Amino acid sequence: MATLSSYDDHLIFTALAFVISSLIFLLAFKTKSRKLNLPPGPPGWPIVGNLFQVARSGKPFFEYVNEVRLKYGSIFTLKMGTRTMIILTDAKLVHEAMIKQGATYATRPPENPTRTIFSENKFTVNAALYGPVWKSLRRNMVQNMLSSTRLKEFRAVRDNAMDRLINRLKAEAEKNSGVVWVLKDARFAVFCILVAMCFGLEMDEETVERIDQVMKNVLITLDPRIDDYLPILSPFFSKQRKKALEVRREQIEFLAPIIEQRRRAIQNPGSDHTATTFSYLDTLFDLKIEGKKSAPSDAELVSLCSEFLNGGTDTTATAVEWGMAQLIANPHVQTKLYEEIKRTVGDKKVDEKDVEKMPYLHAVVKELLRKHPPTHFVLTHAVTEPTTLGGYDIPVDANVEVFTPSIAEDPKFWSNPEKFDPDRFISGGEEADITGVTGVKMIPFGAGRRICPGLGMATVHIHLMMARMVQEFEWGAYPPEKKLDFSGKWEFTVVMKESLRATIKPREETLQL
Ligand code: HEM
Repeated sequence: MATLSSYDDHLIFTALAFVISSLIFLLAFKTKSRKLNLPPGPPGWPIVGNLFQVARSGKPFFEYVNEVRLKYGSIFTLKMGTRTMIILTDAKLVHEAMIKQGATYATRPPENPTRTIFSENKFTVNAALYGPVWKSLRRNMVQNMLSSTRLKEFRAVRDNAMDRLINRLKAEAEKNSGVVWVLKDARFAVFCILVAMCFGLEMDEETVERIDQVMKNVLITLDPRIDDYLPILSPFFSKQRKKALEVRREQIEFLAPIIEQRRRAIQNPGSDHTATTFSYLDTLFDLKIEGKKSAPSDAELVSLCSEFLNGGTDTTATAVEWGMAQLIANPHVQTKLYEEIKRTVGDKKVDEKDVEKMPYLHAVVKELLRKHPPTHFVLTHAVTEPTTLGGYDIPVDANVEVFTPSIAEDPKFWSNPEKFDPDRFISGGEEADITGVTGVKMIPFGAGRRICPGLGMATVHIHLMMARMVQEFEWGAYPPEKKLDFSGKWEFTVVMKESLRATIKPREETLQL
């Protein structure tokens, strides 16, 4: 969910809608709410529900929710125009819903028209309804790309991207008196890995950057609009709809030739010297989907590839940004991590086998995912049939949202929850199953049937990036005396409000690359 403050511009339309249809709505609303026992929530206005309150708070949606939670507790309702959002903020209820009643909560709500365009009518893992299409797509992604065996095959791709990351940081620091932008560099490194895994073609940095630009345009177009909540206003947004179709056309026109290049390369082995041995696309060309006669179309392939690239880029880079910020704010943690790296690998550069032998690194990454879950909400869920939770009705047309920070900072589970303290997982004796199966305490990747299938790959990327970055450089604040601000803002994920700039000093000139 993005910030809604930009919707202020559109309040005029909302007012118009209010006048036109309040009578109809009031009748419909009264009949409906008499039947349902929805969780309580802040009283809203006819038609627009709580939209005005959210917009006028001037706060990002995640901050607004955090405030409402203090008054309404572990489960509450926000009426966002025609949508009913039921928000869960408490571990027990989330476990009950996502794990115990997992199959019931495993589907997705109807999408807005823009999202439907980009998901090619819900033909992606994240958007598909719980059913045969989702099962086929998810099974394919997990078994053929994200299993631990498959992941190992892409080790060289990761090594290459890590070397590029270090070189980019060095070059940037040389140009800018030792100062670097963490998010941008981490983002590019992970994007290079995903592009290579997705298309199986070696590409120069310029092409990768162009793909990135296309993806960013898509993400911007997907930002929620007021007519997503009040479809009655959609006639006022025909320009935006046209723009969305244009961006979709550009996305297909740009990616279809790359897809075609890979198709030709595997049909004529040896014909393309840029082709690598295996890619996500190879698993999709002839994919059999239950209930579907033909293999995925080009447009569907574009949607599936875009999902693969988008799912793991901003999320992972965001985690690295927060992680590096915490290492800067807590120099003793950085020193301890550096000592573990040196003890484990000596003078050679860290690789992912070494990473497996570093408990402190694992604790640092787990702690950063607890303190700074990159998304704050899991993707929106919906129930497959009407059910109840915490004594309230959960209807099939409700958007079920899980707010994760309140769980990961719940003093019932964590000692000094606001403190960044990786040692809690070592000497502190605290534990957490991040899949939530044995109990929900921190779920940065969601929980249950729709849990992020990229969990394993994402943690490998975060471990590796942070280990290499700390091994090569000593990290400090910029300007040096600056106290870092740990507040966040929404930008596809929850990133640092003030994007992290850091000073880096090479540790030792003698590292054997
Ligand atoms: C730190 C990195 C990442 C974080 C924090 C993250 C977080 C999440 C979250 C919270 C969800 C929603 C789960 C739910 O609906 O209950 C999700 C779903 C998903 N993620 Fe990730 N993710 C990350 C990396 C990745 C990577 C690397 C990939 C794959 C390339 C990926 C692919 C997906 C897909 C396909 C889904 C939809 C799953 C479904 O609906 O069945 N993610 N992720």
